[in-house]
Amino acid sequence: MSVEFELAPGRMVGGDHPCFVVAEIGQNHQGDINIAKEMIKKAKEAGADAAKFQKSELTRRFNRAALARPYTSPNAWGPTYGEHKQHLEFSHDQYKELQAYAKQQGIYFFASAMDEKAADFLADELDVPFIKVASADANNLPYLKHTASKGKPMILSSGMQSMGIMERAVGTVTENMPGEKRLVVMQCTSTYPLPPADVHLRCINLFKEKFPHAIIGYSGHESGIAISLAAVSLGAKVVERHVTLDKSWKGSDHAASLTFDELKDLCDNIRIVETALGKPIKEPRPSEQGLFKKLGKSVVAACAIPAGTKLTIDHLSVKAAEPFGIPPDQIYELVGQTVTKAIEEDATIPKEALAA
Ligand SMILES: CC(=O)N[C@H](C=O)[C@@H](O)[C@H](O)[C@H](O)COP(=O)(O)O
Ligand SMILES: C=C(OP(=O)(O)O)C(=O)O
Repeated sequence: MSVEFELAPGRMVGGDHPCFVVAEIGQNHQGDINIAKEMIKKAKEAGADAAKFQKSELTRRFNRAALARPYTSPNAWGPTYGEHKQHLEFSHDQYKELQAYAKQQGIYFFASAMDEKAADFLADELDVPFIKVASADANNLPYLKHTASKGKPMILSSGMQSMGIMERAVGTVTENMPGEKRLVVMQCTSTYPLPPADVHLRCINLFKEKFPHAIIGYSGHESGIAISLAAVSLGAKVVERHVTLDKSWKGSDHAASLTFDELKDLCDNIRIVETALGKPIKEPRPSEQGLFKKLGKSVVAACAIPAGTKLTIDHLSVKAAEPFGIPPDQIYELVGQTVTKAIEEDATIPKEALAA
């Protein structure tokens, strides 16, 4: 029995439940709350289940020297990394406003907690339905302990980490999460944009084996939707992709993000893939009947067969025939039977003309 649990109120994930699609707005809002709101609205319209942000308490997440580091990238929103990150960071009140807006739009709202203080804010003040651990915190054992102890479901990403670290991370979360262990482990490679050769979707199977009590998902940074669809066909039950209003905008993540049209394409195609995965039962399907009647093969007379003939294999041939007759998988059972009436060359062998 595959794992399933309620990730957000009223939304089960895992098992046979639909894949949970996360629109990662991240910091693609350019620090503008109106852009963020527009993105939440578009995520809902595209069919995503949740809109996601990244919450940091910058002096808890970075040390002073990291904040003071000059950031000379064309994607910089300030001369130092701290000023750059500050520009992209929404205040607690803005988070509350965004959460209320998402609720009004009818889409789940959450964020990755980039440090313990951010986890406190998200869990204790915003009461988000679950917490995302970004890849950079998958080896942060004190943070994992702290965050797991909140008792909320967790989504744990795995970019930049080894299997050994992921085993420790999952162990730490499981030990410290009170009650039901509601954990999603995401295959992820933290390269933007992510070349196909670095995706390693087979880690989804590896994670399924190693973490049988977790749900497995995929957090992608590639271009296009093909790889994410393949992840779903391998069993990813949560898929997260960055989204953007414009891939050419300033910012480290825009180029590796999906437009909202692409997100809609992804959501629509995930539903198609899920339906197509079906069940591991091989049998003729009712929808195949028409074609089977038209092109399926039957046993016919290879030559004119007089009444009273005891059939040999040489009397028999296989063709798509009118009327439809005995299926060719039964041809050898006809050998040795006697025909009770004459059959014309090329005619379907009628069942009622046979005597054992
Ligand atoms: C690993 C990780 O946290 N990755 C995040 C999620 O995918 C990214 O969105 C980074 O925040 C972003 O790429 C950083 O860009 P800059 O350094 O220009 O603010
Ligand atoms: C960095 C993040 O995600 P991932 O590690 O899954 O790319 C995040 O959620 O902030």
